[in-house]
Amino acid sequence: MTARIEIENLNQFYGKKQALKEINLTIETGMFGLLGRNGAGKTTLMKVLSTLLPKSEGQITVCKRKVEHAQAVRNITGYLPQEFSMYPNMSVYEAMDYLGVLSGLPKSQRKQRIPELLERVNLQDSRRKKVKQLSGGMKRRLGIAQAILHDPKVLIVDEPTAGLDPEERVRFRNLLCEIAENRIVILSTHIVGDIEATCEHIAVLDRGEIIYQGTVSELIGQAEGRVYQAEISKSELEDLKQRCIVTSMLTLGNNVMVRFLSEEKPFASARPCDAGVEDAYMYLMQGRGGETGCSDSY
Ligand SMILES: Nc1ncnc2c1ncn2[C@@H]1O[C@H](COP(=O)(O)OP(=O)(O)OP(=O)(O)O)[C@@H](O)[C@H]1O
Repeated sequence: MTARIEIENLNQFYGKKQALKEINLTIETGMFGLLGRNGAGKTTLMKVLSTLLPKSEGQITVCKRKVEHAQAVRNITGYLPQEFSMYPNMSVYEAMDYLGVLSGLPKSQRKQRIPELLERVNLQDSRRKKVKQLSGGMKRRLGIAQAILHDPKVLIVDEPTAGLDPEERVRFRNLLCEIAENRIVILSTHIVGDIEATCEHIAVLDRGEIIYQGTVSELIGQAEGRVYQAEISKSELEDLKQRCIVTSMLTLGNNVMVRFLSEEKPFASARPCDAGVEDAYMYLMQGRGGETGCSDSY
């Protein structure tokens, strides 16, 4: 059966500050990416969906359960928060077992499920290690194992790859994709590359509003025909930055290889190139103010 989250007209306030504005979103089985810069409202949305924050206005159902029925939603939802830490002095197995006790899993189920999960997140050989001895990536994987201990239909992960090295990052993303085969996995991130590698469906949040929802390929389609590449001098670069959005650059001696967005070919040596998700994200964000960032290599 397909899992489904439906969000209608969600408005969320912290006192007078409105953190989410008229959010309408449907999320189905598989990986769903929630992209947005810092302060966009991602964590707020994740917390409302996982019932850690009561919603201010609107309707939300998680697999047909209303979020007002917090316990019913928690029974089918796993959450890995941005700042995840757990029992540093316990061993990996003890920590999982303790969490299992807290979530009411009977001993026989814990004995069966915990080794299976540790194997799944590739921590079976570290089950006797203390949690504080694990690397950042191992801790995140343990975080996933605890979040899916009760076999939830929905897994919500907030900024999971921050601070991971490239290898751990890829391993972690692959793990999320496997988990998403038969449930909803919502991946909230400001890292465009995390979304590109894993999610077909995404939403982009900015200042509390959804400014895009659809597939990654449709988003890329919006920037198609507007991406160019050229080798230019450093002084020409300053001029180009005034006129166009530079999405990446690579220094080549005195020159710079730049990739940038332009509605039309700006000069003869500029070569058109295929749009990528980072170009498309920058195209979407242009004119919205604030710092969207730019990668420094291809
Ligand atoms: N407890 C709070 N009280 C008041 N304002 C808050 C609170 N928590 C968040 N905000 C504000 O709500 C907005 C959305 O914050 P949120 O943490 O949801 O964004 P985010 O996209 O998750 O960003 P980040 O990646 O930096 O966590 C921001 O303007 C933030 O300052």
